[in-house]
Amino acid sequence: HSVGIIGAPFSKGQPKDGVECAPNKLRAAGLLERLQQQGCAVKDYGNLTFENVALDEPVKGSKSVRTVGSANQRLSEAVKAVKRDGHTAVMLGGDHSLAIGSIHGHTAAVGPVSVVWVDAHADIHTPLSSNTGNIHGQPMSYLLYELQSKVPPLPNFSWMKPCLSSRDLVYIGLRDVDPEEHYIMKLLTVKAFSMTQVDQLGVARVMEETCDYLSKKPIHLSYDIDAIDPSVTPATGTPAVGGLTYREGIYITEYLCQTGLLSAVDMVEVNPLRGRTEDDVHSTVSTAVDLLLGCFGRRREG
Ligand SMILES: N[C@](CCCC[B-](O)(O)O)(CCN1CCCCC1)C(=O)O
Ligand SMILES: [Mn+2]
Ligand SMILES: [Mn+2]
Repeated sequence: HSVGIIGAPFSKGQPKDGVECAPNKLRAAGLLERLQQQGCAVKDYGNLTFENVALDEPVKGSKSVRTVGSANQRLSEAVKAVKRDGHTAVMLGGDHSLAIGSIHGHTAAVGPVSVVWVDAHADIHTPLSSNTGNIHGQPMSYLLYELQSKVPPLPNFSWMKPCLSSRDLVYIGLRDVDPEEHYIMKLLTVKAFSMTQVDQLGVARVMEETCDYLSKKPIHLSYDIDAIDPSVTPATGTPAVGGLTYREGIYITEYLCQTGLLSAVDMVEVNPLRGRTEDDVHSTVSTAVDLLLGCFGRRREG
């Protein structure tokens, strides 16, 4: 595996400080060395710097729109460059609003992709349906062709166009979905394996059905650490009980790795400041590292 790492220390898709510290925390935990030890070629593209747009007043309820738009434009260019260099792109967030730039840039480089979105949340609010105005709860609406009419033109977002079909999206791990999001998902018949299906089918069957459902396009895995149960990964901004076990989380990455289709990975919403103890932070960061190692060939058997 050839891996290109992009640090995206960005927090303005949500209100809690700390998530911008995660890229350096993940590196300090030995992510790159561990990838190299398991045989990956690793290129670190460093951390992006983002423009802090002054007086970034809410637009149609969405907060920090200009700052989020500018950040994602830069991220899109960076991911496109990493893909053009021939690597699997790894984007270390930062909050989940960064998926806008990550998936946009991936598509710009390789054409249409499949998205596997592992998350407690659907992140599919439109700017007008969101109750919080936090754009980390909205990235999917900016990306989907089918929701284009529901997203008004926003400042610093004119650089992008929708680039994903709802038919090429699968959710895994959902358990905290707002009514407006559920309505949109039903309307678009989005394929979703909530925690109920994980319980009913088991994670192995969920992964078989996910890959049977998706075409053979390059896969973009967008992994929100809050998909994992907060008992394992508490240092995150919007924890929700009843999540994936460590083993289920790892199995998802091992399964996608062996498809040979994995083309880009996001690891987002790790927030070291949201851990109550050092152990909380360590457990969250080391789980995120292990999930990424699973994406790139680490096998628990040795
Ligand atoms: N859906 C929420 C949470 C978004 C989480 C973003 B992610 O997945 O990147 O972490 C709001 C959640 N909901 C609001 C009403 C009270 C219960 C929580 C939102 O803010 O839109
Ligand atoms: Mn998310
Ligand atoms: Mn989430």
